[in-house]
Amino acid sequence: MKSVEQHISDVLDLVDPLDPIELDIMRAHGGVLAEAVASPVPLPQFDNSSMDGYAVVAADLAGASAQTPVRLPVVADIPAGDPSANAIRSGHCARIMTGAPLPAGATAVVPVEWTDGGQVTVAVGRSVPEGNAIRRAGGDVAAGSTVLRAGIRIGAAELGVLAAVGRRSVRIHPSPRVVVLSTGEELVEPGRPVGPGQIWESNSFMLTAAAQDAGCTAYRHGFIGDDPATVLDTLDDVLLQADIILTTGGVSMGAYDVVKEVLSRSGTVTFDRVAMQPGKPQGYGTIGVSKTPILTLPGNPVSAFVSFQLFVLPVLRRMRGLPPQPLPTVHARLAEPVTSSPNGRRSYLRAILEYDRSGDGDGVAFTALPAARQGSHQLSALAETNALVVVPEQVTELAAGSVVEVVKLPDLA
Ligand SMILES: Nc1nc2c(c(=O)[nH]1)N[C@H]1C(S)=C(S)[C@@H](COP(=O)(O)OP(=O)(O)OC[C@H]3O[C@@H](n4cnc5c(N)ncnc54)[C@H](O)[C@@H]3O)O[C@H]1N2
Ligand code: MOO
Repeated sequence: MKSVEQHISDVLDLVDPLDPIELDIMRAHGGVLAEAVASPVPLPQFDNSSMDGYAVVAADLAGASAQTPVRLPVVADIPAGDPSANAIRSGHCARIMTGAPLPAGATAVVPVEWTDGGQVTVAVGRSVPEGNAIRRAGGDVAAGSTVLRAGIRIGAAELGVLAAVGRRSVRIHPSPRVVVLSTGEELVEPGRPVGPGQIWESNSFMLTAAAQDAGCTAYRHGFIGDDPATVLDTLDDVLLQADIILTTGGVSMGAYDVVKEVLSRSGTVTFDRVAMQPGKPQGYGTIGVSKTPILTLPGNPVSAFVSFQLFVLPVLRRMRGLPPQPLPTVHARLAEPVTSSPNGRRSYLRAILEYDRSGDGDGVAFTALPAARQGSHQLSALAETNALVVVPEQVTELAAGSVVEVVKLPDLA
C-alpha cells in the first residue's frame, strides 16, 4: 500500500497555480495575489493635519500659557480636500481640519481643545512642539515601495491597502472551479422518497460545501448511477465547467465499481490503495484534451470527507496560488483509550479537540476525545467532531493520557 505522504505528493503533481486574471479589486476579495503591488505615490501624498485645530508657526507660541494666552489672527480656513491654502507667515495661523493639507510655512498644528476656538482671532493657551499633529508625506508608505507581496490572500485589510494606493484592479489567481459528482445506483435525491435498499445522497453536498469553504467556486453536479456510458458522458459534459473534478464512489473492489472501471481504461487515471483508514481506495489523474485533473474519492461518506481534508485541500491551495501545506496539527492528550486494527494503515479517528490550559506546563495544551462511532459510514459522528487523531500505521492501541498528533479540521469563518 502507498503511504499518505506519497499520495499527497502524487496529487499535488497534477496541478499548478491557475493562470492569473485581472479583476476589479472588490471581486478580488478572497483571491490570492499574482503580482507584487507597489504604491506609485508616497502615502500620505502630502503633509496634513492629524487633528482639527490651527496650523501655526510653533515658535510664535513659545511663551503661551493659560494665564498668558497668545492671540493670533486666523487668515484662512482649510477643510479636508482644499488644495488652495496660501502659505502662513509668523504671527498668523489658519484654521485646519483633520486630513487637510498643511499650509506652507506652518510648523505645527494646535488642537482646537487648546484654544478658545475663535474664527477671526484665536487665543492659544499652550505652547506647541514643532511637528505637533502633522502627518508627513511618505510617513506611511514611500513612493515605489511594495505594499503587498505576491502570494498573499486578499482579505479586508489587503483590499483597504489596494484602494488606498489607487488600484482599481489587480492580478489574482482565480478561484478554482470544482465540479463534484457522486456515483451509485442506490442514491436518491434528498427530498424524494427512498425505496428499499436506497439511501439519500449526501457526499456531493458535503464536498461542494467543503470546496466552497476552501475558497473555490464549487458546483454540485449531483449523482449518477453505475452505467459506464453515463459516467463517461457526464464526465465529458462537466469538463468545460471544471478546473478540477471530484467524484465519490465506485473505486474499490466491487463488481459495479464503475469509476474505476471506466477511468482505468483511459490510461491517465491511476487507482491506488493508500495505507490509511478511512480513505484507502483513491484514484487520481487527468481526463479530456485539456488534461483536467480528477480525484476519485471513496464513496463511504466519512472516507470521502477525510480524503478531501488530507488530499484535496492541498491541491486546491496550490491551484489558488497558496503554499500547498496540509492542515495544521497539534499535540493532544487522549481523553479515552483507542484501538486501531493491526492492518498497517494509519487511522484518522474523528475526535473533539479542546483547549486545556492545565496541560500548558508540559506543552500539551489540548485534549482529544475520540468519537464513539468510528465507522466510515457514521457521518453523524463526523459532524460532532473538529479534529482527526492520528494513530500511526503500526500502533494498535493507545491508553488514555497518551500524547497523540491531531489534525485540526478547518474552522468555519
Ligand atoms: N472487497 C472489498 N470491499 C471494499 C474494500 C476493499 O478493499 N475490498 N474497501 C472498502 C473501503 S475501505 C471503502 S472506503 C469502500 C469504498 O467504496 P467505493 O468508493 O467503491 O464506494 P461505493 O461502493 O460506491 O460506496 C461505499 C458506501 O458509501 C455509500 N455512498 C456512496 N456514495 C454515496 C453518496 N454520494 N452519498 C451517501 N453515501 C454514499 C454507499 O452506499 C456505500 O455504502 O469500499 C469498501 N469495500
Ligand atoms: O478506507 Mo475505507 O475509506 O475504510 O472506509
